[in-house]
Amino acid sequence: MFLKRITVLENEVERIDYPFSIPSIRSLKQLDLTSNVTFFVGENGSGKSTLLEGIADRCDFNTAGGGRQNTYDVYAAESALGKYLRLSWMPKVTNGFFLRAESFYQFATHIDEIGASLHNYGGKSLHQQLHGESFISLFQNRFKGKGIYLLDEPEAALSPARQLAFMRILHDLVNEKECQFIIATHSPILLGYNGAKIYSFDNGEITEIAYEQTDHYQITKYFLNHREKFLKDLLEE
Ligand SMILES: Nc1ncnc2c1ncn2[C@@H]1O[C@H](COP(=O)(O)OP(=O)(O)OP(=O)(O)O)[C@@H](O)[C@H]1O
Repeated sequence: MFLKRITVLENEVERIDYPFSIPSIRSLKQLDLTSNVTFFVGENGSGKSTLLEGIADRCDFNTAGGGRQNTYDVYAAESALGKYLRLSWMPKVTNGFFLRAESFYQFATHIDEIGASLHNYGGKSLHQQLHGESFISLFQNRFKGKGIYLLDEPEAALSPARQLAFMRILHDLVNEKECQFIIATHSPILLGYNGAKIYSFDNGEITEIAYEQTDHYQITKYFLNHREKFLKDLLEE
């Protein structure tokens, strides 16, 4: 782990305008990162991307998505929050990147290339089909190891099978390359990664939440187990 704590600097600016108009951001003083994989969850508009972008800004990553060396044609909006954040590292790393949803179609193509066998996934253990080493070698251009990776809704371009393939990549990078990930997500699959710390941005504050307590888990589980009743209640009232 590299990034251990995010602190919001006290400032003289009135905390009314964006980003402090977002309740979860306004109430944030300090966030401790204690796992190599941290997830940000919460309703649309609860502030996940705003904080992720602020962290990317402080890492000197391109806020349009990318690492330090990346120059993109797309307009990189200045992070409104970045200048109010202090990042505490132990040790400091400069390697890594910020990936926005817009970049994930390209990302999905990579997953397709390396996870082609997933299309035939039919009851066999993923472990047997997917070899972490080949994932890592194919991803070396994007994930260079020993760095911090900030991902905004990676599931946007990934089928459920590819989300599982991505989870395997994540697992190998965390365990073999000492990578740290902070991921904003709505995916009940990705959130299920063992050992991750999940922070909820709901109810106007950023608090730790158990996987099973997230709406993503509860709604998905209820829907899958009671689809007919769920739809009847939802659509026929
Ligand atoms: N540059 C900006 N100026 C003003 N308001 C903004 C700006 N960027 C985002 N917002 C607003 O801040 C709020 C939080 O946005 P943010 O994108 O951080 O939410 P989120 O939790 O990532 O949502 P989602 O799950 O939909 O991606 C939203 O109401 C959004 O419209």
